[in-house]
Amino acid sequence: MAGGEVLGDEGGSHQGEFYGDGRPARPVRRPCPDGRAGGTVPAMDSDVIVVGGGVVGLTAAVRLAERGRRVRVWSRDEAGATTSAVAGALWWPYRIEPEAEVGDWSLATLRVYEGLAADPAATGVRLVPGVHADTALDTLGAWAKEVEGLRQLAPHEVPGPYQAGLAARLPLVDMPVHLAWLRGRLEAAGGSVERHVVTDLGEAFAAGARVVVNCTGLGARGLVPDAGMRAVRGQLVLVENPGVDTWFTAADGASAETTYFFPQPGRLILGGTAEEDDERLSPDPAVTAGIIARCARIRPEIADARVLGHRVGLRPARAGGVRLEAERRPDGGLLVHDYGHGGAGVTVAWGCADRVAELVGDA
Ligand SMILES: Cc1cc2nc3c(=O)[nH]c(=O)nc-3n(C[C@H](O)[C@H](O)[C@H](O)COP(=O)(O)OP(=O)(O)OC[C@H]3O[C@@H](n4cnc5c(N)ncnc54)[C@H](O)[C@@H]3O)c2cc1C
Repeated sequence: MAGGEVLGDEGGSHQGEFYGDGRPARPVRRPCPDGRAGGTVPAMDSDVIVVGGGVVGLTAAVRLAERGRRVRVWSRDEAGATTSAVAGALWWPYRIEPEAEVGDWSLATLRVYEGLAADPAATGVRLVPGVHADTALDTLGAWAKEVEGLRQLAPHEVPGPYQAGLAARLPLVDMPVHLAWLRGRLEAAGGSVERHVVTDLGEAFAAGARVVVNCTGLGARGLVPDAGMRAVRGQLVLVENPGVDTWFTAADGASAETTYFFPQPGRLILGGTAEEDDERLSPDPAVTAGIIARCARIRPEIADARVLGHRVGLRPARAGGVRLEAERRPDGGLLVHDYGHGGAGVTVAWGCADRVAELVGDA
């Protein structure tokens, strides 16, 4: 499929990957391995099926498997073709609700990433210093007090045209590496991941699961169905790193244009956009030029950096915030929903996984 094709919410992956010249790096829509959407899967030896193999689904699966559950993950897409693989990905609660719970989920996740940062090559997690411009400490929730080293900068310390800013040392996650590591950890705990398109969550119960965990991100829009799910498009540019070793963000909540850069091994990720209800998966060249120009205002050397590629992803936003709750089905099965993490699924993944494990309990 051409990278420019627009997919419906049930139609395919919610990200696009492109070479530096804008050609699609791989087909965006993939069939089920058996060639049939929603093909039947043989009876299996597992009592939990997690539908969704992005960061939210894999993390929940790891938690459940390490508590002794026999867990299988069903995913329409390979991990590298999920929205999760597109993320930058900095730990920070951005474009996610509900506020009351997000703080706790984020802090629980922060503690896990701080531990994983001891082995960055394997886990993809590093603690990296940087600046959130245009952000004041007293506008953040109580969670911010628990983030060690987070401090308000004096105006002269903030780069670019910004008057305020925060300095912090936060987890920066190399998502392709981290997703592969999560899968390995799941497999080490006896779990498995399979490519399988689900057209009805009941299929997983019919396949023998007592518990089904729905981590389908934007796919929940058609699958649940949940009309509150909305795509928030994000476009990124990958460039050769001209020597930037700290991250920077300046997110204007009132605009679709944001400015950020994240140094990752082998590349500098430049962003970005937050375009509501825009589901185009191909990179827009005018947007690319705007992203590079905005980032170069902060670090001029970015203007001439060689472009390595482009990424586009659709953040799974939900009216009313993340849905994290269980429902008992008439047949006695337990269906746990864990989707709608907007712009911060990486930031809250472990906290949400802990809650999933609580909801599943001994079911
Ligand atoms: C440009 C961009 C930058 C971002 N930066 C950050 C950041 O810095 N920090 C941060 O915390 N977050 C960031 N995010 C947000 C983050 O990427 C998402 O919140 C997160 O990836 C959501 O994870 P998920 O597992 O719920 O969804 P996804 O990664 O979309 O995974 C959904 C899974 O469900 C599967 N699925 C869907 N439908 C079906 C079906 N019918 N049958 C079977 N399987 C199905 C898919 O195949 C996939 O495996 C960013 C997002 C974008 C787009």
